Amino acid sequence: MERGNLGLKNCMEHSVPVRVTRGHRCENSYVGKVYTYDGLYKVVNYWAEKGISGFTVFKFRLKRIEGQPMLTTNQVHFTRGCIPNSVSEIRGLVCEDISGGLEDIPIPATNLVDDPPVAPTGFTYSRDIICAKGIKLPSAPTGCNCRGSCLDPRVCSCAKLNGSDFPYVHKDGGRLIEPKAVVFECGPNCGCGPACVNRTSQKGVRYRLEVFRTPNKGWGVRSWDYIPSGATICEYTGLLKKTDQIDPAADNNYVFDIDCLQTMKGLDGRERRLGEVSLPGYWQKDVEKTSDGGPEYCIDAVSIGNVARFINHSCQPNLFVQCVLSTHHDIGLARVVLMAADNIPPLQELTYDYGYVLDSVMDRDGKVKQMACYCGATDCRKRLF
Ligand SMILES: C[S@@+](CC[C@H](N)C(=O)[O-])C[C@H]1O[C@@H](n2cnc3c(N)ncnc32)[C@H](O)[C@@H]1O
Repeated sequence: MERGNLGLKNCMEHSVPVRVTRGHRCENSYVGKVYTYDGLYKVVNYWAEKGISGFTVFKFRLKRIEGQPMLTTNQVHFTRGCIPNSVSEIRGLVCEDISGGLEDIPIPATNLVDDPPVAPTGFTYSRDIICAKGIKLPSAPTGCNCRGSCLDPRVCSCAKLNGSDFPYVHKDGGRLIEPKAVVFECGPNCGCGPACVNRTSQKGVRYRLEVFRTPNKGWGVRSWDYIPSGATICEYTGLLKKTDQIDPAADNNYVFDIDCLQTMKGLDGRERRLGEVSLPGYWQKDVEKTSDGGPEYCIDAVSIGNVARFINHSCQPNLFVQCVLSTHHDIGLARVVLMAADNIPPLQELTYDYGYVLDSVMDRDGKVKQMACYCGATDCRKRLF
């Protein structure tokens, strides 16, 4: 015996458990497979057999060690059996497309929870941010001089803003290499076209998303497609407002504070989303002078928004929030984009960490408000706020 076979035999003889990873064929993955970690197994037995080509092969029997979380392999098999091929196959369909044709890919809504099943209502779908009365976005900065697609980071001025390289790789239509304090994308004054990789977050929804009714969190969002880590899911759109325009007594569950500066500095009890980041000089001043007054602007998706308004919180999320600048360079008004923190198998609920500081939400009388968290994560904080 040698290599893997010898390793397994040694594991059996010394009672060392082995980690099992399984591969599943998957057309949407660029390697043609999705791999899932199955947990720790004990090698219980081995024997030698004649293989199909006439060589001796060693076979091993492995037994899964008890008390581990549910098999992700089961989940993959389950999802493969459940993904519908057409609208008519969707169980519990209550709306064929919540975007009303505004997204390139329809976003159906399903409800297998309520009786009679209801559809999500009470909002108008918008792919883009809409400025509330009195709010004007700053004008667009000078763009890069590239043509077609930005390719050479030594030449592209937008790549230079990102630390001398493009933040995305071309794979799978653009994947963010790593979370950044802020991503500078190409904008209206750039010479490149809409297919440029440095416009990845501007391309709209690219996965088959579904809004589905959850048993205890209202609506949630999942994808029928495998989503690779670093992929853009969607922007958080809605009405761009000043935070002081939000009525604290209105119980609005759809407000996203644009807190890019605060998270960079770790203000307001916000954890820094990222480690030390180097910022262009003119911003360093902005970050330094930002005190703990809280974010100045927010996105209110209660009456106008996109699919992002249905994405729930989790204490162990599979998405992260990325601040993006494309049409202007004012960090206080940055675009908020949700991206995959991990490779996400089909039908796993998409979630991000809402990032509330516990006991930070008050009602009109200054009393602390609390909300229970039902994310189900093993290390759940038990409260959203
Ligand atoms: C932006 S909305 C998300 C979509 C919402 N579930 C719906 O039905 O429209 C935020 C609200 O969803 C609910 N929610 C989100 N994540 C939750 C969680 N982990 N546990 C309990 N409720 C959650 C809370 O009511 C929260 O205020």
